[in-house]
Amino acid sequence: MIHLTNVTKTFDRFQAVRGVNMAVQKGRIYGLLGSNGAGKTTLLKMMAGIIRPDHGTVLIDGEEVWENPEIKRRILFLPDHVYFFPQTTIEQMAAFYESVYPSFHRERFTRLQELFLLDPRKKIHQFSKGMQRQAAFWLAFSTMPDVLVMDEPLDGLDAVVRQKVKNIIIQEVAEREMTVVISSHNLREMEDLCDCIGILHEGEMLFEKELDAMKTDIHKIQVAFRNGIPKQFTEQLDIVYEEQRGSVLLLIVRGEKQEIVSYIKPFQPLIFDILPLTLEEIFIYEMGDVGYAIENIIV
Ligand SMILES: Nc1ncnc2c1ncn2[C@@H]1O[C@H](COP(=O)(O)OP(=O)(O)OP(=O)(O)O)[C@@H](O)[C@H]1O
Repeated sequence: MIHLTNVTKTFDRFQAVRGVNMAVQKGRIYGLLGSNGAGKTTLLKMMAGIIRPDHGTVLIDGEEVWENPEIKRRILFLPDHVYFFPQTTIEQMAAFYESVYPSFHRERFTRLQELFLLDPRKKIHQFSKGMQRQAAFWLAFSTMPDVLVMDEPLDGLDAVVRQKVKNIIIQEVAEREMTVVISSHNLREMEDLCDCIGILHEGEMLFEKELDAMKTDIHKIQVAFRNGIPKQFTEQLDIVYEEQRGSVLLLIVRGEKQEIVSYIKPFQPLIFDILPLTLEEIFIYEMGDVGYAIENIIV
């Protein structure tokens, strides 16, 4: 669905995005993580056709996004600072969206009022910041885009609204295969929402992986043996991290769970636990290899 190939963007000789390749399949939710200044906004704006890459291609369904009105009608970009025309109401903004996006769904707009509980006839600038963000979501979800690109959209929303918004995103993806790209500083926030995570660092894509595969491929193991650790025990294991705590050996091991269990059982351990890792733990171990400070993306 979305394909970025070798995308680069330079501002005044500063390379904000460098040779990024990225693919998002239809009906998936892609979480773009990275610290301040990593290049997330720049990348998302190129994806939405708002700024033009210096090099590389940004394609949606095989077509260049830049200056392509047909494609742009199918994409909705929710910026980190939401913008509305001065002195307008939500109702007036809805009429504008309706005139621009053929997919705008009037009935859905009316139905969503029950969720957002905002007065559509009130001037938007009179709402609080969080309420204005809610208004932007209300309009975005009423537009029913094929591709929803969002720049740190959950910042400034209270916990109840965050959950409502997440639920609508998940529902839209499940029901009509909307494709979502969402940027965030916060790994924990993305954990229950995204299918795939990419980490952007200093303009480059440092790491990209499917969450399910990530969770099933790595395990925390605690083992202890009656007469110490057998000599060849760790030889056949793909060990990411190893620590001895008294007589207990703690291992972080890559591999298929059943295969690991079948390998360890014949050594007849006295204690043997195999546990899943939290996403945060997986990142700490995986990113340790490339020297990325995970604290940057856990707020
Ligand atoms: N219009 C511009 N002119 C000059 N430099 C820019 C421009 N837009 C972005 N940059 C620079 O490009 C880099 C990446 O910025 P970008 O806004 O894409 O990062 P980000 O990952 O979204 O950061 P944050 O999480 O802080 O919002 C930064 O160093 C920024 O100063």
